[in-house]
Amino acid sequence: MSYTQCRSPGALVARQNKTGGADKIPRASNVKHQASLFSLSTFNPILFSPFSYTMDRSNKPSAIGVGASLPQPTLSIKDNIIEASLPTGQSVTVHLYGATVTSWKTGGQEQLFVSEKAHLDGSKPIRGGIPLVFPVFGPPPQNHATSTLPQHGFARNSNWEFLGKSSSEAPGRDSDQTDLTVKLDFGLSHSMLTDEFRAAWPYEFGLVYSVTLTTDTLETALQVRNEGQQNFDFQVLMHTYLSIADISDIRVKGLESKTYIDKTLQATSHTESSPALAITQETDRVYQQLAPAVPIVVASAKDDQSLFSITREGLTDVVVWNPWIEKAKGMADFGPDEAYKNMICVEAGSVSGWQTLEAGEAWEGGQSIKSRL
Ligand SMILES: O=P(O)(O)OC[C@H]1O[C@@H](O)[C@H](O)[C@@H](O)[C@@H]1O
Repeated sequence: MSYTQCRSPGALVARQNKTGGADKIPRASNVKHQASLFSLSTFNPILFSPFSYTMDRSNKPSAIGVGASLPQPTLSIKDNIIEASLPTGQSVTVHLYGATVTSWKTGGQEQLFVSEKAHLDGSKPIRGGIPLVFPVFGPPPQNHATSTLPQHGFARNSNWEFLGKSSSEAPGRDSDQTDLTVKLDFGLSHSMLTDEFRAAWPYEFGLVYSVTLTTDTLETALQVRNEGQQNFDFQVLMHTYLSIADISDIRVKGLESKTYIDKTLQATSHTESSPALAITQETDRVYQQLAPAVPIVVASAKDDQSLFSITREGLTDVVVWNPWIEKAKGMADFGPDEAYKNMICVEAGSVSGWQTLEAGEAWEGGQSIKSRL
């Protein structure tokens, strides 16, 4: 294991340390922690302890560490954009604005769709990649604690801080090889919000968002902590724009017999009849009560080969969204117009009801996307 502390942990982490490990995870997300998949940085005593500074690799005796001679992941930080690459070539890019993952490359190919007209200057949420939806999904309901927030909340349009990177060596698929992974952690807390957002949602919270790149997966996991005295409700969604060659050539599998709310049909409830959903028109559906470990698969219509396979932890809803022709034209930051053919959003979340966190409680959930390449 190697750890690099890139900046001093801020108030967010200091407060988390105060409440320590005694927090309970609420029932709604009572997931077992799988250290290899969704181990969050706040649960990592090394990364956030004062001792992390003494573990800087440059001070490490060269004789220590079995992986010392292996090529290590690389990290670059420039203009509030963090990019990490594995020695095997895979890379991930995250903008601190929204902690939005804006690129994931495997096999030399981009796996995420980002609109050519996306605003990358922090003036609007980024149209593409993986914007993070929190604490409300869609237009906020009236007479609710979120009602004066913008659509999809504030996480995707706030400036996050980079908490640091950690990397680990795991046994590879071939017994004589070692796979490296790199995990990037980002934090957002109440005090970091704009005055406007702080007034609209006055709760003391701490978010830690972890983006983990492995040789064949991208994993994103969010931990939400209530660091104040008042309960709060939230929804969360990882609004993943997957890049595809042609919308007519894909099918979405794993949804059959599931109930969904169709937002294009006045939010009416339906049951999915198709084992392999073709997208042939504007599609905006919230599939509910999905078993997180059962993958949602985006497969090729030609040969049924899996292009993407998405499993989740603690996230039982999945939104399937494609704006199609007219909606795409109507979005100023979507382009070119025809690009709706090159994307499908498969969004893992918890959006059907609300997660409630009492003082001192924490919740976590995440997704793991496996790409064909
Ligand atoms: O334009 P926004 O705010 O990024 O939202 C895009 C889409 O996000 C999806 O998650 C919603 O289900 C859609 O209703 C919405 O249109």
